[in-house]
Amino acid sequence: MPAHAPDPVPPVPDALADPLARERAHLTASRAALRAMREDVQALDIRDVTANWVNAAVLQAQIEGRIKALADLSHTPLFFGRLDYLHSTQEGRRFYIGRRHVHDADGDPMVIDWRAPVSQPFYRASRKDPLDIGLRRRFGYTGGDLTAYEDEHLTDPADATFSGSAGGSRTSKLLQAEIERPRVGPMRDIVATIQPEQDEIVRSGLAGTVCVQGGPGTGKTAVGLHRVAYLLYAHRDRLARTGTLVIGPNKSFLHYIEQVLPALGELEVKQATVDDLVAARVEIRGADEAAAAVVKGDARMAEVLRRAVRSHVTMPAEPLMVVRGSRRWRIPAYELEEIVRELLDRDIRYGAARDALPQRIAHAVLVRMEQAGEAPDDRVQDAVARNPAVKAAAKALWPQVEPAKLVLRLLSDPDFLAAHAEGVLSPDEQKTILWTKPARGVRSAKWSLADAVLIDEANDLVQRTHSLGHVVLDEAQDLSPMQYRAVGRRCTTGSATVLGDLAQGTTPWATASWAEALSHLGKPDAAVEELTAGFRVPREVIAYASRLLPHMSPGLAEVKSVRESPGSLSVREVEAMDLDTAVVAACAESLANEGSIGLIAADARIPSLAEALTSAGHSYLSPGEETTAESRLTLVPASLAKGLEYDYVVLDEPAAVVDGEPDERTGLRRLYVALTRAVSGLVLLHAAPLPAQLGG
Ligand SMILES: Nc1ncnc2c1ncn2[C@@H]1O[C@H](COP(=O)(O)OP(=O)(O)OP(=O)(O)O)[C@@H](O)[C@H]1O
Repeated sequence: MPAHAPDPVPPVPDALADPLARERAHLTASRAALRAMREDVQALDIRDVTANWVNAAVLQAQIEGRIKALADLSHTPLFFGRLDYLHSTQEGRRFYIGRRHVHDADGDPMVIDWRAPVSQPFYRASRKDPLDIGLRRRFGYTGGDLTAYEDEHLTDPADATFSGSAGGSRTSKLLQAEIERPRVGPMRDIVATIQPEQDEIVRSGLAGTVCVQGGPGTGKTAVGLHRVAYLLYAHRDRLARTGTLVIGPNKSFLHYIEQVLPALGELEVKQATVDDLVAARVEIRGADEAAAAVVKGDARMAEVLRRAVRSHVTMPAEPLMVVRGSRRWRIPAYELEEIVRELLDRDIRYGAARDALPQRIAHAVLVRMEQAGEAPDDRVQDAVARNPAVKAAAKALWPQVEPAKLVLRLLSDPDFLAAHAEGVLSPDEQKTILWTKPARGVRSAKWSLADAVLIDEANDLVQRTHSLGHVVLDEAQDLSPMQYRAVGRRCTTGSATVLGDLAQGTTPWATASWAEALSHLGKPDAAVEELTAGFRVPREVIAYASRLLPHMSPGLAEVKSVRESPGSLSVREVEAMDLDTAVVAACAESLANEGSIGLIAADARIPSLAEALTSAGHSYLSPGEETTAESRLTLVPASLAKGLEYDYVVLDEPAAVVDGEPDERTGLRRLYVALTRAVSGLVLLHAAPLPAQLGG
C-alpha cells in the first residue's frame, strides 16, 4: 500500500477492510521497504568508485553508519501516527509519521520523518486551527505490535474527542499510557506525543537562543534533546561542520539521557558536564568552601582576569633600533607606545594582538624606509617582523601569558590580586579567595572546579575558544555566572537551548533570573518560554510538593499535571528505630509493581540504607547505572536526584533531606526535587516531624 493513498482511497481486499488490519498491513509493508533500503546499501560495491584507500575507508564508514541507521528496531514502532490532509499536497495526501523516512521501490514515501514540514501538523493541528488536516490518527503498540489507534476528526463538529493538547481538558489515552509505560533502561524519546507548546520550542529556528523555564517533569530535557534532533535534520550540513553539544549536570544524568538522540537516529551529538569542558587544562584535586566558590563564580571575576592578563603589557621606555644591511632604523619609544596602545584598544584577544605586534613594528620600520626613498615590499616587512631585535622588543612589550599560571598567581599573591581586583572585589572578598597555603606550581596546586572555570576564562582572554553550532544546556539554574560565560564562549557564533527551573536551583550561586543568566551567557536577546503542563508527576503528588514553592521560590507557578492518579501519594510516620526496616519494606512493596524504583534519601542516610537493603537481600543500583528487568531498584542520594525519574519513588526522612543542606531554602529546594521524581507513585516515610512547610 502506498504511503499516500490517492483520493478516493483504493478498494482493499476484504481481509483488510478492518481499519486496524489495514494499518498493520502498512506497517508490514513499511518494514519490508526499510529492509529493502538496508539491503540496497549493503549491496553497494565501492571498489570501482574509489580511487584510493583513504576515500574507500571514508565511504565504507559512511555506508556502515547508514546501514546502522536503517536497522529496524523491533521494539521501536516504525510509525506512530497518520495524517490525512483535506487537500492533496505536492507530496500526497496521507502520511504515516515515524522516526525516520522510509520509501518503497519507486521512491514513494511509506513513512515520513517526524521532523519533515508535512509532519508538523501532527503536533500542532487543533480544532481551532486544523492546518488542513481532516484526520489525525495516533497508533498504540504493545511490544512491537500495532494494537490500537485513536482518531481525531479535526474539522468534524460531531467528533468530540480530546483536544490533543496537554492543556486540554482530556488527555489522550495513548499519551497517558505512553507516560505511564514502565521504565526500564535509559530515558526514552517522546516523538510520538510531543505537545503543541513543546513542538514550538523543538522547531524554533537555529539562529535564535531559546530559554525554557519549566517546573519538574514538564519535559524540558525531552524538548531540548528533540530540538537538537530537529536542528540536525533542518540544518544538517551546517551543524555537521560546526558541531553540537548537550551539557548536563553530572555523569549519571548524561548516562540517563544518552540513548535518546541515538534512538532518533542522531549519533554525532557530544555530551559533557560543564566541569568536563573546563577541567581539561588542569587536574582537579581541590574543593572550595561555598563562600570562596561564590566569589570565584561571580561575573566580576571576569574583569579581574581581564585586568590581570592585560597587566602583562608594558610600555616601552627606550627606542628600538633595527639594523638591516648597512642601515639602522630607529623607532622612538613614543611611536612604539602608540602601536601598543592601539592594539590594547582593539577588541582582539591578547594572543592575537601579541602575534600582530611584530608586523605592526615592522610596518613602522617600512614607513621609515619609504621616507628614506626605498621601495620595500611585503617580503621586506615579513623579514623585518622576523628580525631578532623586533622579536625581542615584541616579546618584552607583550609577553606570553600562561592562563593557569596567571590564576595561580592571583590566588596566591595578595598584592597581585589586590592590584587587579581594586574597586571590583572588596578586601574581604579578596581574602576569601586567596589560598591559605599558596601553591608552588601549576602541577602541584589543588585546583578546584571554580578555579578551572577561571583558567578557562583566562585562556579565552588569550586565545578565542572554538564555538559550536548549537549547545543545549540542561539544569542551567545551578550554574554560576562564570560557568554561564564558559558555556557561552562555546556558542558565540552559534545558538543555545537553555533549560531549567529556578525552583530547583540548589547551588549557593543558583540563578535568580533568566534575564541575568542569559546576559552572562552572552545571549541577552534570547526568548524565554515557559512550560507549565506536567507530564511526569501525577496531580496529587505535584500538589503536595508545590506546598514548598511559596517558601523557596515565591512567584513561580505550580505545575499543572496532565495526569490524575488517585492513590499515588502515601505519607507514613514510623518510629525512628523502625525507619530503615519500614523503608526497605516500602521498596519491596514498590517492587511488586512493574518498572523502576528509586529510593531517595539524604546523602548522609545512604550508607545506613545501603546496609539495610543488603541485609534484606535487595540488590540495588547507583544513579546512572542502567535499570534492567532484573535490577530495578536504585539507591539515590538526594544530591544526585535532579533530572532523574522513577516509576515509583520511596522517599526517606524528608527532614534529613532539608537538614543536609547549608541553608533552609536550599534544603527545601532539594526536597522539592526529591518529591518530584515519581511517575506513578510516591511513598514518603518519616520518623522526624515533616518540615513545617509541607504541613497544612
Ligand atoms: N509530550 C510528552 N509525551 C510523553 N511523555 C512526555 C512528554 N513530555 C515529557 N514527557 C515525559 O515526562 C517526563 C519528564 O520529562 P523531562 O525529564 O524532560 O522533564 P524536565 O522538565 O526536564 O524535568 P526536571 O525539571 O525534573 O528535570 C519524561 O519521562 C518524559 O519522557
